[in-house]
Amino acid sequence: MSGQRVDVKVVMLGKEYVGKTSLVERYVHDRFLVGPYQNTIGAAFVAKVMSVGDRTVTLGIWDTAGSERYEAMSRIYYRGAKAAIVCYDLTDSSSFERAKFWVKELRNLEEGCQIYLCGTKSDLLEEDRRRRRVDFHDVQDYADNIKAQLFETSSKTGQSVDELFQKVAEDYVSVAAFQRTRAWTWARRQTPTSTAAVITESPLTWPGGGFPQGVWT
Ligand SMILES: Nc1nc2c(ncn2[C@@H]2O[C@H](COP(=O)(O)OP(=O)(O)OP(=O)(O)O)[C@@H](O)[C@H]2O)c(=O)[nH]1
Repeated sequence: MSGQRVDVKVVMLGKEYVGKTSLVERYVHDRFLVGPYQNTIGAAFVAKVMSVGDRTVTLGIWDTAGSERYEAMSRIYYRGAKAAIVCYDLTDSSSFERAKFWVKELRNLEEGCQIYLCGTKSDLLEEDRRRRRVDFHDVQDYADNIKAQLFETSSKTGQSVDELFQKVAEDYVSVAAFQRTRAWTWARRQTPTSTAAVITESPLTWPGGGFPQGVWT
């Protein structure tokens, strides 16, 4: 993987113990580690190559430490991120409050970053529905408000994990295509009599507050 170009910088954010590392482990290695919980220190990086249609997309995933002790460090890792997976534990309401904190930060400081809310450990609800502490509809309303996507996942069973990361990559491809078309149209307007226009592709920026109309799938 060394020297490979990363197309999309993705940052994992959320309170400690919500399951960020487990989510990345399930997605990248298709495994769920059992054993004593080990908190992340600082951050960990992993890259994953995937396909969207006939395109290859490389996600560069930064798994940050959830402990508030490392909060300042997490800020370093979300800088320049095109996508943030903001996690909360479906069985822990305080973790959702913490998720909102990260959303606020991203909205203020990293407005080009697309947000994906991820409720984790859904298998625990399969075992006992009464364990749910974060209401799906409340989060959906919140997600609509902030123009975020919402997923509920289980790293233990794998439920919706691939779908989440696939959506991140698909959105990247959609936005890239949209921006190419926009750049092409702009270049043609500048050179109406020319038969050819030279287009310099600008670095991909995701419009603040969500995607342009029409590119959502
Ligand atoms: N049942 C269940 N347990 C999970 C799931 N995901 C994570 N866990 C457990 O929750 C605990 C915390 O998981 P981690 O992935 O280490 O959490 P984290 O958010 O990376 O934690 P920090 O590194 O401290 O920020 C571990 O004991 C995991 O086994 C899940 O989907 N289902």
